[in-house]
Amino acid sequence: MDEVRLRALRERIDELDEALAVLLERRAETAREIGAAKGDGPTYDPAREARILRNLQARHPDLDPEALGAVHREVISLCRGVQRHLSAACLGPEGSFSHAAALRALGHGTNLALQPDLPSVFRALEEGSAALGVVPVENTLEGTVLPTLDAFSRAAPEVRVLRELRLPVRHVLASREPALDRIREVHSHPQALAQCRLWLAGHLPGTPQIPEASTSGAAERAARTPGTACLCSREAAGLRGLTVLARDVQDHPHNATRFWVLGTGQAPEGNPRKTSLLFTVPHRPGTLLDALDPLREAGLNLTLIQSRPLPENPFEYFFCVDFQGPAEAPEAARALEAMEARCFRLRILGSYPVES
Ligand SMILES: O=C(O)C(=O)C[C@]1(C(=O)O)C=C[C@@H](O)C=C1
Repeated sequence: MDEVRLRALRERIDELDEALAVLLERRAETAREIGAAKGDGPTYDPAREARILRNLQARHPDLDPEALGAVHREVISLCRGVQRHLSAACLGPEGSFSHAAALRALGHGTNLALQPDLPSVFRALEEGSAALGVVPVENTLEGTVLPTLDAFSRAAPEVRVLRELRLPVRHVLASREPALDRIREVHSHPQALAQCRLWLAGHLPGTPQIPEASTSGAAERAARTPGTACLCSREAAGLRGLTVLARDVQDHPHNATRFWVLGTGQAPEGNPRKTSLLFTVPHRPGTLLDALDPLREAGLNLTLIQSRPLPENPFEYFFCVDFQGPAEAPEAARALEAMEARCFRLRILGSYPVES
């Protein structure tokens, strides 16, 4: 080893780190000035953030785009935190997939308020104890996360979607027990139990599967209960000192969940690429088809359609539809106007940028 050369190179690294920190200070100060110039305007502008990341990744192809994205998301998170102290609510406890999605979307400069269930995330937004919320919407194996749509249908009208992101979901089976033959019960969120159905049938046939409010809550339970295993992320297992008995136990390697970042403020402008609607129609033959027809006529591509029961009107339903493209585009705006006239109630949940 060339000690002299190594020392010189490390001195250069120290200088570069110092220069980076000086630049960070200047960036944070500029972001603070932007915050003052925006006044009451929204602090969080996901479309602007996505543009910054895309441009940097395109201009610096020699740097791994995933790693550059991860570093720069934290840079922006730090600058956002200087503008305004933002807090965001998501399903906890620590190590849930919602927690991972919130960190990926908003970075460590945001104060994350971990909630016991999904309705509490919406309540935190409505009461103003959190400026933002992060909720799961759809999983590639199990489809729509129904409690999110149900909570959204009851939420105050100012709650809207600001952004969507996709997170790969990889489950481990973890326990304080050292081996699979000691497992008497498997605990997890119902979505996680369903995403690992085949693996569980093959490796733990007949073992009772117990639903929990979250995967990380299941990890907490497994840490204090002998004979119990949980399905959760590797991080959630590590945080509780659990032994990973099997990894990648989801029934498909490409298991992923899309999450929404929610807010109550004015939706920031940008280049939205998806619009989400919630609507109810009169309970008569053909009304659903009539309501959707303007979307077909406008040539809009639907990416989700989901019906959910209306508990107050037995056996009647509300519907949730996503289409590609912004609500403000002239053909979409015309279609939405025609659709509204055919619905009892039509609510635009958001028109927002989607992570590619
Ligand atoms: O450009 C803005 O509007 C900013 O507030 C600056 C900034 C950034 O740090 O780059 C911070 C927060 C916003 O979400 C977007 C970008």
